[in-house]
This record gives sequence, structure tokens and C-alpha cells, in this order.
Amino acid sequence: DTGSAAAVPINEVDIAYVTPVTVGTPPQTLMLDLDTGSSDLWVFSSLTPSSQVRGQEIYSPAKSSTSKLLSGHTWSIRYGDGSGSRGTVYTDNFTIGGLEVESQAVQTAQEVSSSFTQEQSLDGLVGLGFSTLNTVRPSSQLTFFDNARPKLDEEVFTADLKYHATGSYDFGFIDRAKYTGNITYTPVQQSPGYWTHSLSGYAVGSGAFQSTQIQGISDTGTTLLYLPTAIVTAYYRQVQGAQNSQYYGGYVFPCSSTLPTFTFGIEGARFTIPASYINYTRISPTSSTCYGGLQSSSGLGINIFGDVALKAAFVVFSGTNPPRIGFGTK
Ligand SMILES: CC[C@H](C)[C@H](NC(=O)C[C@H](O)[C@H](CC1CCCCC1)NC(=O)CCNC(=O)[C@H](Cc1ccccc1)NC(=O)N1CCC(N)CC1)C(=O)NCc1cnc(C)nc1N
Repeated sequence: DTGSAAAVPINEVDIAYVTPVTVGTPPQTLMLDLDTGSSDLWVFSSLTPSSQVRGQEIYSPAKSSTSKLLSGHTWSIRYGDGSGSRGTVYTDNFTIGGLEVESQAVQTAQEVSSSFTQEQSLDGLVGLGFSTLNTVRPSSQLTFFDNARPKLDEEVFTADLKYHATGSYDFGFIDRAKYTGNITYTPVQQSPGYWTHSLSGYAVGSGAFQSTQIQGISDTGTTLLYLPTAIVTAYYRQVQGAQNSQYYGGYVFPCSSTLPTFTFGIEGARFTIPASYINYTRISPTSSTCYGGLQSSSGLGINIFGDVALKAAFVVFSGTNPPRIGFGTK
């Protein structure tokens, strides 16, 4: 089997992408953030206090003839940006892009943090990290990809995220029409549960490519690209008026500045992020100061290849044994 679904940016600066999914019988449609940086599938639900719901679609297990309570099971998750949620667990039919998993663990939120309440276009997450990261207790649950794997034509899913446009996620096949040339693969280290791999180096603008192994995680749920401070300072040294602002928590620069491109390596292949992707957003709607899409990872303890980087390529997440990740030019 295969599946294919849209990845729709939820705002004008691609802060996140949501994908239509259906849960239950008859199908209830929700827009969820497919997140390779976590492994919980959770949704706003009829169990979420109405004071914490602001425009989100909700899943009501009581309205589904195929829902089953996973009794005694709970979950609680905390994300890198400090947001979080917790609740109970049902199993139900779950489909993405025509690909169905019966009795998928669907984690129903009983509490969500304020940033989720405020994000009305996001009805929950589909974790596509390794199932070891799942927070359901007493027994952890499998991700949609792990459940779908036995019925997939190929043990892969792909991400084709786009700049200020709708892209796609495919399951079970690699769509040759979505990239040119070949996919370059590199090994993935699946502990502790992220899609962890290395870049083979980088270049700032037309500068020489610096060959250096940079380990990090490819994370569709993270908006920006977070790399070691030395690389980030080398980049913004090329930007007139750029400064690392304590106030704004990162590099900012005049919106009128000319930004260089940023190239990263996967093994012998090279992928260039256009300057426009790195001119991420104005710090406020009327400001002439802009916030960079490339920021330092020093506070995170890990480098994160987030959407700013991933949208510059066609990315294959391969669940083969051993797992690997592939990048194609588009
Ligand atoms: C089982 C836990 C699980 C694996 C967890 N995984 C993650 O945190 C990575 C995961 O990909 C999550 C998935 C997000 C969570 C928020 C909602 C959207 C998806 N990514 C992050 O937290 C990366 C940092 N956040 C981001 O990149 C969010 C994403 C977002 C998008 C839309 C709306 C709201 C938030 N972006 C922003 O806040 N932006 C606003 C500011 C702007 N400058 C950039 C964009 C983890 O590592 N948690 C450990 C952890 C706990 N506590 C902390 C403090 N840090 C941690 N890393």
C-alpha cells in the first residue's frame, strides 16, 4: 500500500506544516503536524477542556464506532520549545492520504499548554520519530509509520516541504517526479529515537565548502535550522548590520540586507538553501528588522536540521534495517 497527503504551511512564514488525516468511523478529519522529532500521535479531543480549545478540530471517540479505550494508559510530553500536553489513549482507525492503519494509538489530550491553544490551525501531532520516544505508559505505543510498515510497498516515507507553498508527505513509495538526479543516502543512528545523522560540511554563499562532520537531527517539527555557533557567526559575518540579539534570542538583521545562500553536504552531494528561506520573518509586522532562519544550536545541546533546511530538498526517511535518510535535489 501507499499514501500521499498535502503538507500545508499554517502561516505566511511556514512556522509549521499540517496534513489532513482521518480518525474513526465515520471518519473525523483533523489537520495534524507530522513531526519526525517526536513519536506521540496526539489530538485535541472531546476530553480537552473547552477553555483550552480555540478553533481547533477535535476527535470525539464517542462518535466513532471503532474507537476503543486503551484503559489505564496515559501520556505526557514536553517539547523543545517548552510546550507540552498530556492525556489518555484510544485506539481507532487512522488514515493519512488513503493509507489506513486499524487500531492506531490515538492519544487524546486532556490538557494542552497555552501555545497549543493559541495555534488554532494545529489540531495535534503525528510523531514520525522512532517509537522508542513514545511517552504512553505503562506500555509505549507504535507510530503510524511503524504500524503501517508491514503493508507499505517500500519501508519509507518522504517529505517534500515547500517555501510558502503546499508540499507533500508520501508513504510507501519514492515519487521520481519530485526530485532530479539521484537520492544520496547517509546512515541514521536511531538512538535515542530521533532521525540522527551527519552533514558532511557546509558553505556560506559562494565561499569554499568546509568539510566537517556535523551531527544533528532532521526534524520536520522544528521551524528553523540550528547549527554550531562557529558556523552561524561565519554566516552572519557576511550580512551587513546583523547582530546576535539577546533581546530577540538570536541573530537579527535589517530586512533590506542581502543574505548569502547556505549550502550543506550529505556525503558527496550538496544542497543549497536560498537566501529567502533564511530571511525568516520580520520581528514584528511593521518592523524593518528581520529574524534569521539559521540560528545557533549552542543552547539546545543538539543540532537541528529543521524546515528551513528540509524544504531545500526532497527527503527520504527509510525505515530499512539499518535505517537511513536520503536527500534529493528538487
Ligand atoms: C518525547 C519528547 C520529544 C522527543 C520532544 N521533541 C521535540 O521537542 C522536537 C519536536 O520536533 C518539536 C515539535 C514541535 C512542538 C511544538 C508544536 C509544533 C511541533 N519541536 C520543537 O519543540 C522545536 C522547537 N520549536 C519550534 O521550532 C516551534 C515549532 C512550532 C510551530 C508551530 C507552532 C508552535 C511551535 N517554532 C517556533 O516556536 N517558532 C516561533 C519562534 C520563531 N523564531 C521560530 C518558529 C523532545 O525532544 N523533548 C525533550 C525536551 C523537553 N523539554 C525541553 C525544554 N526541551 C526538550 N528537547
